[in-house]
Amino acid sequence: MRQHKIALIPGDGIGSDVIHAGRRVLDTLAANDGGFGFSFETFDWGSDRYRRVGRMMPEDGVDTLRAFDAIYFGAVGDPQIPDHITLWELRLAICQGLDQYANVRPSRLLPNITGPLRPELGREIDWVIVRENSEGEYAGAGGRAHRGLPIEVGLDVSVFTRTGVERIARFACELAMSRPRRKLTIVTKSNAQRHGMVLWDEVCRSVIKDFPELDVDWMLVDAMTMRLVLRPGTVDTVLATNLHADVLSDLASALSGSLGIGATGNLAPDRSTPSMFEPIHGSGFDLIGKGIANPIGAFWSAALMLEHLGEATAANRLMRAIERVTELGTALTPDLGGSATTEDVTNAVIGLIEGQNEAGKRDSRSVA
Ligand SMILES: NC(=O)c1ccc[n+]([C@@H]2O[C@H](COP(=O)([O-])OP(=O)(O)OC[C@H]3O[C@@H](n4cnc5c(N)ncnc54)[C@H](O)[C@@H]3O)[C@@H](O)[C@H]2O)c1
Ligand SMILES: O=C(O)C[C@@H](O)C(=O)O
Ligand SMILES: [K+]
Ligand SMILES: [Mn+2]
Repeated sequence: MRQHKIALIPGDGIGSDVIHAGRRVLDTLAANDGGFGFSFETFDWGSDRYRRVGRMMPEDGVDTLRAFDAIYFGAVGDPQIPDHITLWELRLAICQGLDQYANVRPSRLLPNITGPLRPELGREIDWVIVRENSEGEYAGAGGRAHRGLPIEVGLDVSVFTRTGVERIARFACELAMSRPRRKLTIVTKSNAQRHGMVLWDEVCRSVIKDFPELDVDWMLVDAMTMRLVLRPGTVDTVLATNLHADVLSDLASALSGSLGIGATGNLAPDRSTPSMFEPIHGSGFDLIGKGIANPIGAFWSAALMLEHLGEATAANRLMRAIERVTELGTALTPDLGGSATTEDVTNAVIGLIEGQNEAGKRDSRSVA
């Protein structure tokens, strides 16, 4: 039997709710399949640990994770601790420490979900946003000086390297080529940012030459928000910087119905280190303790993880169960207009997986 060693990092707030739900779903998939199993190890890393011992994770945390096949992550963020501490000491420490440079964020309108767009436009959403996940605006270069004085200064320097841009551009081109439309939109802001973003353009332009079959177009990031809203059907795969893609992917998720649906893989494409899978949302301050967080983003992320682990059949069974739940509409959380709890949705997905027939088991479309 194939064994997958998974590090579970539920983290803070609703991250913890949805990862516990996701684990139940993963256990169900493994039990029903019979061909593979999981060994989970749960880490209590996050804001409660920070309050106890002053660190979000142990000093050797990143090295501990190297022994796993994948990481299933909830969220970070706590109302009492500055957001930059929680983010940099956990999520970014892991993504950057394990060089998970390719962040992949798919969006589709799930069956029967009415997003904010007119129905004929909403139905056209079928995107994958590729987010550069190691440098750019998140390089961490910068500093503060002259604190408290009138001459105080704060700097965050965006860092674009030839190697960093080249590898994410190549990744995005290959991903776009694997999708039926073979279409890539490269997002930039080189009109205003005349150094790093111009290098970004130049390197992307040279990489796309290796993909003559790819249909490539370019957008400035501000106009890209307009295009996602007004002409969603003209977009397929999107390549954008760390910050631009962060913003665009929340928009994409909201346009597909809710921030609770968005899924992501933080991928280390050469597989020398484990990749990490998480819903795109944060710790949901307003939902903490209510038990009504939408777990679909975490489930979809689990499907991306299964696909990455080579369990494409199980990944598809999970996606079909998610789609059936939204189609039936009887177990939707409040963000999708329903009154179900996280647990209700989880039970519904588990029930559908248990009831799936052989045809459902054999389906092998990509889950992105
Ligand atoms: N990758 C991560 O761990 C991650 C991602 C985003 C934000 N954060 C952190 O989370 C904290 C809160 O940030 P925020 O409020 O900007 O973003 P958020 O994603 O936590 O919440 C934004 C809004 O979306 C709603 N929402 C999010 N997930 C939902 C779900 N599963 N079901 C239903 N509704 C959902 C929330 O209720 C809230 O109204 C901050 O500390 C931030 O730094 C972490
Ligand atoms: O920008 C980040 O990395 C935090 C969060 O907004 C995310 O999308 O993971
Ligand atoms: K998250
Ligand atoms: Mn984000």
